[in-house]
Amino acid sequence: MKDNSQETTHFGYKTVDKAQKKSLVAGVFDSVAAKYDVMNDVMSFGIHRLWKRQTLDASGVRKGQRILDLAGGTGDLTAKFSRIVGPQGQVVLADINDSMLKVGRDKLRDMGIVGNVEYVQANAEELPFPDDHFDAITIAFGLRNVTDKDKALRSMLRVLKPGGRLLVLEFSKPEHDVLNSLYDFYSFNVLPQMGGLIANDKESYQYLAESIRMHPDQETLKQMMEDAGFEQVTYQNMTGGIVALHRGFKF
Ligand SMILES: C[S@@+](CC[C@H](N)C(=O)[O-])C[C@H]1O[C@@H](n2cnc3c(N)ncnc32)[C@H](O)[C@@H]1O
Repeated sequence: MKDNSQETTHFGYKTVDKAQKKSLVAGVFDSVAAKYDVMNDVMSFGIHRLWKRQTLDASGVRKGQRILDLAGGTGDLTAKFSRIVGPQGQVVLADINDSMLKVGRDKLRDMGIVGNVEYVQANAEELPFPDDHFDAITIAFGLRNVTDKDKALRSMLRVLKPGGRLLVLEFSKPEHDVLNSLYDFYSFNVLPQMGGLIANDKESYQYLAESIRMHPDQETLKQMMEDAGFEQVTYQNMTGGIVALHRGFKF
């Protein structure tokens, strides 16, 4: 029998051709872009702001540095980094999706964030930046959607300066069974309904729940980062492991 596993991947719980996933993910984010920020606040009860704050604290970013906010979407982290790096620094908000980038660009301009932010449409798997270019890279709730995660991690390593760090903020595996069951109920029963009511898009939020379950757990992602060449990889669980922040260095 022919082994098709090299050509297929997951889109939520569905098995699809690798070539198809990119456009399926694009469809999700084209559809949710306009309501993305409000959905984030509602779905997470505002807690995503704390997760992002912790990411910022772990980034060690300083004035004058060059930062890549990869899969940066509507730019929450970019906005914060822009203020920290100041006029001598630079933040690149890169995302594969034009609709998300547009919402991010408009939001940040309305906030008066201009001058040190650049917007780049790019696939995490093939970053269009020179080697050894960024002091830090963040990818928040983005890696899950990437087709070839190993390739993306290697691409991030390449564009990171020696001494630089990568922070991966992503949904992960809750540490306790009770939390896991509650979270399952919420994800598969409440979340898609909310998506239907607020964003008029139940399916995209069903994908969100499924894609979270299919994403590698804490230890697997740590190993993937090490295999890609990152060193001193550690992670910290947040909200009982619903989310984990992985950090790795390039030396
Ligand atoms: C859930 S949003 C996260 C946005 C933002 N980082 C945040 O935390 O609010 C995921 C983002 O990943 C982007 N994305 C998906 N696949 C990507 C890829 N291969 N390369 C770059 N960005 C990608 C999507 O377009 C979307 O904007």
